[in-house]
Order: sequence, then C-alpha cells, then structure tokens
Amino acid sequence: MTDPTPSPGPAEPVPAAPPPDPSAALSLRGLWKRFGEKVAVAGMDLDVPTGSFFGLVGPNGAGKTTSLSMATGLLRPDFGTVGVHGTDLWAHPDEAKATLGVLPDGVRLFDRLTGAQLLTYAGLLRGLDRATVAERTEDLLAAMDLVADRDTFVVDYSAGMTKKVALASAMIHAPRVLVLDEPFEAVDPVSAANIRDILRAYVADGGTVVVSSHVMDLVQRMCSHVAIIAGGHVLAAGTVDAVRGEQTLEDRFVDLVGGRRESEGLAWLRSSSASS
Ligand SMILES: Nc1ncnc2c1ncn2[C@@H]1O[C@H](COP(=O)(O)OP(=O)(O)OP(=O)(O)O)[C@@H](O)[C@H]1O
Repeated sequence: MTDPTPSPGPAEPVPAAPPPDPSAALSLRGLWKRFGEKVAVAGMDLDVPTGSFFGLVGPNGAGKTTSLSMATGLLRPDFGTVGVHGTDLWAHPDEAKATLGVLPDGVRLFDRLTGAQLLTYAGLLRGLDRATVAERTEDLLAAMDLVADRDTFVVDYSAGMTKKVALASAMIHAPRVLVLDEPFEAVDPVSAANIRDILRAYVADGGTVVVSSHVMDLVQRMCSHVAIIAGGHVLAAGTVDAVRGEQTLEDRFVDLVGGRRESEGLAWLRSSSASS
C-alpha cells in the first residue's frame, strides 16, 4: 500500500546545493520547511560571513523566523543542512549549539524566576562555574539597565524588559554567533542604543550577529550585510552597500518584494471619519 501522505519536500527536483562554507559563521544549504500545504522556507541557501553584523529582512510571513529556527536547532528542517563555523548543526547539535546564543521569536522564559535568577540559571545550564556566572550576571544586568529589577520576577517584567533579559540569557556563555529574532522590538530607545553598542563591540571583537528586523533604517545603519527574503527564498544577499546600490535599503526592499498598494482602498474608512 502506498503512503497517502504527500512528501513534505520540494514539488520538483531541485539542483544539488553547493557544500556549506566552513569559513562562514552560519551556512544554510537547501533548507526546506513545509507546514501542511504551506511552504514556509523553499530551498534557502545563505552564508553569514564570520565577523559580520547580518540583517535578515523580509515581509510578514517571508520565512525569517522559520529559517532562523532551523539555523539554530529549534526546528528540524525537512531538507537541507546548517553549518555553524563548519560544524553540521543537525548532525552534531551539542557541539554546534555551544557556540550559538539565540533570542527566539516569542520566547517563553522561566518567568517565575527573578531576572538575576534567570541569568544565573542560564549560565549554569551552559556549564559555566558559579563565580563566572555571578560576575557575568552582574555585568549583563548593568548593561541591560535591569539592576533595579534584578529581584523582580520575570513574569512581572514589561515586554521590553523581558526582551532584554532574554537577550542577556543568550549572551552569558559568550557564544561565537548571536542569532536574534527582532531584538529591538518593544525595547525603549536608550536601551536599544545600549544594546546596539554591546553588539557592535561584540562584532568588533570577532563575534557574528544575525538579527531579523522590519526596521530598514536600523538595518542600513547597523548591519554590514543583509539578506532580503520573501516567500521562503533569498532575493538578494551581500554587503548592505552592494544590496541597496544607489537606493536606500527600504526602497530596494520595496522594489524587490513589491506589494505596495494604491491608496484608494478602504474608502469606507475615510467617508466614515469625514461624516463623524
Ligand atoms: N507552526 C506553523 N504552522 C503553520 N504555519 C506556519 C508555522 N510557522 C510558520 N508558518 C507559516 O510559514 C510562513 C513563514 O512564517 P515565519 O514566521 O517564518 O515568517 P516571518 O518572516 O518570520 O514573518 P513575520 O515578519 O511576520 O514575523 C507563514 O506563512 C506562516 O504562516
């Protein structure tokens, strides 16, 4: 009897992807992910150069979170490979994950711990000794402007404070690569500037940062490299200057992705506001 379940892979044969680049911090090859009928990531190849500050941008539903989840060991690809500094993530997950710090989308934290306890827990879980954990916990609380709330339960943190403590948890083991899904969402401008400074210094010291963001201006100013993705594909990737050319990144993004609507829509909304 044949299996009635359709295969979750590509509908048509695809050319074999080139091997992963071992010199890249992250090297994605032929990544596919399908949820039922929905193909979220459709054969993605992407190299994140070591020491780059890499922005991943794309419209809602482009496949950013799905591809970052597969690139960090949170979601198993249907097909494809992920190299982390040359280590095959899905073949050697412990080795590869030890070098990764991850801020996932919609992160669920152990929120019945205080901020200080959560960082301590994250550090011990990563195998650091107690003295190192204590020192780094203090440094991170100060860097994220959370010292005054160190003994507040995370469940009582605001959205921005939660984001900051999650980011600190991702950094406590000094990973070689930081993968951050929307790290600045809900974070106040002063904290965002502090976090940007921390990330820039980390990259200057040889670390690699991958951020997904919808804020083109921020990506253009902050990142050295960018990939524009839509429909689960990479539309353009390279240095920010090479990708945007003579345009702003935002204009280049809109040109590539399309989807601008003429503004005649929702006429009922305008007439309703005029008549009230
Ligand atoms: N668990 C899931 N089950 C079903 N469909 C999913 C699931 N996760 C993602 N999808 C679908 O896959 C596509 C890609 O989603 P994904 O979250 O990766 O996009 P994104 O680029 O991160 O979007 P956004 O910018 O809105 O956060 C979307 O169409 C989404 O509906």
